[in-house]
Formats: sequence, C-alpha cells, structure tokens
Amino acid sequence: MKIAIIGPGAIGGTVAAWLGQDTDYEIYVCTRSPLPDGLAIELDGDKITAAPTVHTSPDDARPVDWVLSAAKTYDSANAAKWLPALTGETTRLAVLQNGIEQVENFRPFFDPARITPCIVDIPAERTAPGRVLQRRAGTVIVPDGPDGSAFAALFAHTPIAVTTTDDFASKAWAKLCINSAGAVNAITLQPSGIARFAPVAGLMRQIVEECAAVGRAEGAVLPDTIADDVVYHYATGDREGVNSIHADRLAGRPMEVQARNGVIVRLGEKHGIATPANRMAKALLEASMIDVHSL
Ligand SMILES: NC(=O)C1=CN([C@@H]2O[C@H](COP(=O)(O)OP(=O)(O)OC[C@H]3O[C@@H](n4cnc5c(N)ncnc54)[C@H](OP(=O)(O)O)[C@@H]3O)[C@@H](O)[C@H]2O)C=CC1
Ligand SMILES: CC(C)(CO)C(=O)C(=O)O
Repeated sequence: MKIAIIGPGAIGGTVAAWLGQDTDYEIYVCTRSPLPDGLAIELDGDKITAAPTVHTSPDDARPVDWVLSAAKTYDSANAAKWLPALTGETTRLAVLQNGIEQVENFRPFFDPARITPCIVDIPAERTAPGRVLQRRAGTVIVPDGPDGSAFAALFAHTPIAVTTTDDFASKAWAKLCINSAGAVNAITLQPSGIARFAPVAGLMRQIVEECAAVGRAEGAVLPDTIADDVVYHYATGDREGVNSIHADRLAGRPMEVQARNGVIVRLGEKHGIATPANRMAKALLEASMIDVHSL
C-alpha cells in the first residue's frame, strides 16, 4: 500500500506518522517546506516517530494507492499541483480539511467520484517542522461506501477512530458549528478556555446558532442543543487548546476565514438568513490580515 500525504503540518504530520507505524505501508510526504528530522508526534506524554520518504517537488513523485491532502482550504489549488504525478488509474484522494466543501475544493483537479471527504476532529498543533502536539487521539468521519471503508481500514492500527456515516453533510455542518465558534479564539488570541468567560460563551453561542440555522436550510440535521453543546465543548476541553485558525493567526499565516465563517455568511444570504455574528467574525479576521497602508 502506497500512501502520499500532501502537507505534513499539524494534521498531515500526525496522520503520516500514525500511518507510518505500519511497516507494510510505503509513506510519501509531499512538502513545500523542508522536513529535516522526519516526523515526531506527542500524544498523552508518549512520542511516536516516523521517517517517511519526503518529496519536495512533484517531479520526484510517482502514482500511489491513496493521496491524503491535508493542506489548508486556501491552499487547495496549490496542493492539487501534486496530483498529476501521484495519480494512477486506481488512485483515490482523501481530503482532510475543515469546512463543508472538501469535494468542491478539489473538483477542478480530480475525479470527484474518487474523492473521499474527511471530517477531522484531531486537535493538533505544529510546534516545529515535523513536530506536532496531538492533544487527543481524535476521530475522522467519512461517507459510507467502499472508498470510505477502505480509507477507514488504513487506520486500523492507529488510535485515530475512523468511522463512516450515511449523512456526511449533517456531520460536516456539526463540525462547522464547532469551527465557526473557534473564530473567537483567533480574534481574541485566547485559547479554548476563554469560553469560560460568559460574554465569550454568549458570542460563541450566537455564532453557532447562525451556523446551525444555515446548515438546516442546507438540509443538515442538527440537534437543538448544538450551540450549548459547542460552548460546553470549548469551556470544558483543554483550557490551553489552540485551534487551527488561532494557530494560523499566531503564525502570521492566512486563515481559513472563508471556509469557516465566510461560508455561513454566503449561504445565509442564499437562504435569507441573517448571520451578523459570523459576518462580524469574518470582517474582524479579514481586517487582521490587511496592511492598512494598502487601503
Ligand atoms: N490542526 C488541527 O487541530 C485541525 C485542523 N483541521 C483542518 O485540517 C486542515 C489542515 O490543517 P493543519 O494541519 O492545522 O494545517 P497546517 O498549516 O499545520 O498544515 C498544512 C500543511 O500544508 C502544507 N502545504 C500547503 N500548501 C502545500 C503544497 N502546495 N504542497 C505541499 N504542502 C503544502 C503546509 O506547508 P508549510 O509548512 O509550508 O506551511 C503545511 O505543512 C485544515 O483544513 C484545518 O482546518 C481539522 C481538524 C483539526
Ligand atoms: C476544533 C478542532 C481543534 C477539532 O479538531 C479543529 O477542528 C481545528 O483546530 O481546526
């Protein structure tokens, strides 16, 4: 089994290292930044390491059985530049991204019938190139079907629980409810525990209620308690947890604003649903990336 992982960041690095614990797999990591010392992942005080083959140019890559793309949503088109070299007749692509548009983001570059969208719930932070703090073993959800089952089987030897669902859209919107609220962490530059501060909990609740309303208009089935559930998740989880949009802002990287809050505003407009809290979150995060001298 040959598996290529595009983007060995927090999620790509974690997944590549865990997959690499099965020595029957040939793991290839496709990176744009050097990875001088392989991969080392810390989970629950233990460390696992892996030394996959590292490609820094598509010229070196060859067709594999599975490609896993773990680049950010805004890097999808660049990540896709690896695909022609990695793709053979039976190659399948798994897209490990937040948001609800995993297939859409790669549709221009890969046969959508062979794309497996993944909902990743693995809190992980990159601490240095190839170094990741994985805060929980975590889960991945993929659609029912032969590709979903084959993808899940890849992880059988890992602590990451991969399951399939017959209602992927609802699961993706439920995850977006969690991620939409994470904008508040990126805006305030405060980790998860800031949700214990009542005014922040209230703002997160409003962001999630808007997200859930738009998701339901799109056909998602979401529990009535989802806003309270999400706030509880942030308030009672790891107080120091830094979600990925917060990590992006801290590192001065672009942020997945469009995929996480922008999409709620955009689809809210389509359905005539007001989304003022998400609109404000989007504006503030976009403003934080602007050089005022360019205005
Ligand atoms: N971190 C987390 O806890 C979670 C993240 N997610 C989602 O997973 C996705 C990935 O997030 P995360 O791992 O945090 O992001 P990171 O920024 O840590 O990793 C992204 C990686 O993609 C690489 N990359 C970007 N473009 C290319 C390219 N053209 N070729 C090769 N590599 C490329 C980046 O390279 P470079 O090193 O040069 O920047 C980086 O290593 C996002 O959609 C995120 O929302 C989902 C659940 C949890
Ligand atoms: C909320 C969290 C940590 C869950 O895995 C996540 O999706 C992210 O950091 O982007």
